[in-house]
Amino acid sequence: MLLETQSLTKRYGKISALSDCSFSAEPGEILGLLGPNGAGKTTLLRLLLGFLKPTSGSAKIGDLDCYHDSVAVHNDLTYLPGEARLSRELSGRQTLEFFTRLRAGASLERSLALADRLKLDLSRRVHKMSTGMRQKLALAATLAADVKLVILDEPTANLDPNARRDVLDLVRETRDAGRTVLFSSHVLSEVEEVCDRAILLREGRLVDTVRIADVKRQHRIQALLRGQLNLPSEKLAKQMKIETNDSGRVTILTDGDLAPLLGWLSDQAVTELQIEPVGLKTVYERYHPV
Ligand SMILES: Nc1ncnc2c1ncn2[C@@H]1O[C@H](COP(=O)(O)OP(=O)(O)OP(=O)(O)O)[C@@H](O)[C@H]1O
Repeated sequence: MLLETQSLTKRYGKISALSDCSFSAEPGEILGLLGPNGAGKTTLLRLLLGFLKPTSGSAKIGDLDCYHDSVAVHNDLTYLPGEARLSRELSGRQTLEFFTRLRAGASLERSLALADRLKLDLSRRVHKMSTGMRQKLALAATLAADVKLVILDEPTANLDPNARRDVLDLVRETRDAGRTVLFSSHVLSEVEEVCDRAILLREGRLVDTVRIADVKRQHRIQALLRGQLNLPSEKLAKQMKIETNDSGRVTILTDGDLAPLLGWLSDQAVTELQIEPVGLKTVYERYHPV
């Protein structure tokens, strides 16, 4: 386990920003952090970074306590804040040089290569860069660090679709290099695309942990029947939930293999059929209805 929290709690007077939050992340895993505004994401990240003292509970990175050993913890992690503050007068290249000097063992070559991947003009001064360019610069500085844990707070906010793609590729490569990535985002589709698991926060509580491969396996099948529905075999019935209504509309939820299910349906008097992946959006909306 690289990262582990146990009953992590942060209260501000009567406000519980985070309550009893326990989760873990493995080396080489991308863990998504999801929740609407005010759910406690920033509080959780700030606790992991040791910027806040927990009211109770603990967070550990390796053997180090995030609050009590915060100086040592910072050698093991790199962090992209939601709004990175960069010195306005420096050029892109000078900014990367500055961040390289801050961190022992950091490599300027690596941050230059990352900036190149993100198609960034490093000769431009920060104050003449667009918001998206500054975001890319901060990402190049953050991802260049050779550390165990990478914390990214909404890394793709402000980026155009092509730049988003580049960033998601870099996040995957970071994971493939054996690092752990904590990835906070409001964009469910990209969490689904890049993360291995996601934790969902609601009003400061961790309400669900989702394995993305499981979510992708789940399908909802809607069918309209002319006659009666013939019951499936016992084996097939075990891997689905069927709901029917009086007008012959059938909704089936399954996380099993689709082939036998479609075989069974093909023997029924089906007049309409629609198959869709359940997706992270459906899981998210269970806790945060629109
Ligand atoms: N310093 C503080 N004092 C009092 N309450 C706070 C403080 N910081 C955060 N909170 C409260 O804690 C709760 C969680 O806030 P937090 O910033 O962690 O949410 P978030 O999930 O990051 O939201 P967003 O998506 O808007 O960034 C909110 O109700 C917020 O008002």
